[in-house]
Amino acid sequence: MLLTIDIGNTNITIGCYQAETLGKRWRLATDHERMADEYGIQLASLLGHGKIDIRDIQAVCLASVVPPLTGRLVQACKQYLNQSPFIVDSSVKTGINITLDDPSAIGADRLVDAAAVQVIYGGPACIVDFGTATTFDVLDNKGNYLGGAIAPGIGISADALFQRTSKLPRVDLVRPPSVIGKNTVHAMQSGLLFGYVSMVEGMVARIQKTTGDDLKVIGTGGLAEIVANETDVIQIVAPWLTLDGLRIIWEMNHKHD
Ligand SMILES: Nc1ncnc2c1ncn2[C@@H]1O[C@H](COP(=O)(O)OP(=O)(O)O)[C@@H](O)[C@H]1O
Ligand SMILES: CC(C)(COP(=O)(O)O)[C@@H](O)C(=O)NCCC(=O)O
Ligand SMILES: [K+]
Repeated sequence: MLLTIDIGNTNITIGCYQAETLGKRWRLATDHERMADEYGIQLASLLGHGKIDIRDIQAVCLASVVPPLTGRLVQACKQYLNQSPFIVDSSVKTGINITLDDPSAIGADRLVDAAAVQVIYGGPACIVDFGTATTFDVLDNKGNYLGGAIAPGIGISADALFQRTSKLPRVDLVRPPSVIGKNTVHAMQSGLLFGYVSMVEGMVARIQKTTGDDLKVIGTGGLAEIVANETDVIQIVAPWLTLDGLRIIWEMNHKHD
């Protein structure tokens, strides 16, 4: 069994793979206060709750965009699961050619998403990952990662609207009855949700125009569903794309060992 761990800025997502099949998966809060022992206990108890014997875990593959937590999770895996995680960065085999100014600066999650899409769907493609930030990643049909865009995420936008104004409340990110809000809450929900959907439609159109390709558009990340429900621009929602990518990259780097 392979354990995959994706450390994002808001959530740590974890999945257990038996061959290519994703079984149990969990989402934890990314907590900068929590120490290696606390993460270790949490991992062990999640596995126990999922009736997974720690001895059945043969490997751990990990990607992180939160450097202060990487070492703690590595320590947790070593001490509580007896596994030294394989850490994905731009130096490992991914099947992707990163054509950036500095390939080592790419967010590991973006690289993992690209590797997953290359294998599962093939390029040319645009991946939109709706996490803390919303990232756009562009792949051509030869496995080249061309680059992309980083926008403030939906949650960040909602927080900023609430925090930087006196009279605006915190609102739930749900679909309002109309794009034309009749009250403050509905008006904010309209601006957040429909404004965001329009941003994504506009960005994909711009990217498509720049590449000249007919791109497959794949949505992932915690908030992908809520955007995809409002637009046809997201053709495929793949909620566990990053975990699939971690499995794929692990196999690429260990199959012939
Ligand atoms: N099951 C879920 N359904 C809907 N939204 C979720 C779910 N889990 C997390 N979210 C939201 O998705 C966002 C985090 O998405 P995620 O892709 O995990 O981000 P990151 O990779 O930056 O940590 C948060 O705003 C969180 O509230
Ligand atoms: C853009 C990101 C903040 C997205 O992180 P997330 O929303 O998944 O937590 C992360 O991929 C990152 O820190 N990237 C490094 C810079 C880059 O990718 O160019
Ligand atoms: K992510």
